Amino acid sequence: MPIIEVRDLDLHYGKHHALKKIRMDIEERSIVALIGPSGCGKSTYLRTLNRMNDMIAGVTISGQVKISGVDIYQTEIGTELLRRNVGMVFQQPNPFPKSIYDNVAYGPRLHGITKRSTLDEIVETSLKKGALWDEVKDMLKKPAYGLSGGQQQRLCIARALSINPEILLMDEPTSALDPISTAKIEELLGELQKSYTIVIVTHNMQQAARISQSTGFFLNGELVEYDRTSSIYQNPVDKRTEDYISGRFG
Ligand SMILES: Nc1ncnc2c1ncn2[C@@H]1O[C@H](COP(=O)(O)OP(=O)(O)OP(=O)(O)O)[C@@H](O)[C@H]1O
Repeated sequence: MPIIEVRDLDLHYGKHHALKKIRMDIEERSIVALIGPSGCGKSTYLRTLNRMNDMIAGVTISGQVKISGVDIYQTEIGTELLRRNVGMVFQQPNPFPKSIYDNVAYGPRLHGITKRSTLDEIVETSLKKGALWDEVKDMLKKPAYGLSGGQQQRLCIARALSINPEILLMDEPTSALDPISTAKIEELLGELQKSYTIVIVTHNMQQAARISQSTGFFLNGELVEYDRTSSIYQNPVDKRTEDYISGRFG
């Protein structure tokens, strides 16, 4: 069974029809890339997977989003519980104005963990998963703002993983980073995929081709084509996909 099943998903911002009848199955422990020109609905779609659009005034959503078989828009499963299972990383690294340690310990503390040794362990494991431990292990009490942009982004990944989600949503996580930091994060994603399901919005088609197993091409709120990444790039079925990946627009 896919870990995420989306059916007939429609989203309006007021009168603006931003997502149109989206259908997508996402397999567990895979990386799915979402590509398409600016404004086509990629970020909006990503945010429907953890109900982040609910906070925006005037949004209406219909259809189904099931995570591990549970319709997240129909059940009593609170958004807090949902966000515990679905972590998110944004375009701009956004650490809290706290120490490196406290950034990672924040979520676990929120969920009631207070024991120092347990927190220490979670912080270390999460920073290791974020491929940052070796660089920061001797400066855990230093402010997160002192880290480079690429390190801050890996800290945000570690922070997202600290509460043990199954799914990680990433909205253009490397677009604000230099090529070396980007390469580090891409390498990290390959490692994380062994334990997590990752859905990533990217403007960089080479990146999508390098890191993902499946790719969804969005255009004007429609999921035009969704397939194995190799098929999307080598054998697109829809003319619009072909035009986009060959650089004819966007
Ligand atoms: N909070 C909002 N209120 C109203 N309209 C919105 C809001 N957020 C996005 N939109 C509109 O919905 C459409 C889809 O936007 P979205 O940000 O999902 O696209 P995107 O593909 O992620 O774009 P980009 O690649 O530029 O980030 C756009 O027309 C956008 O203007």
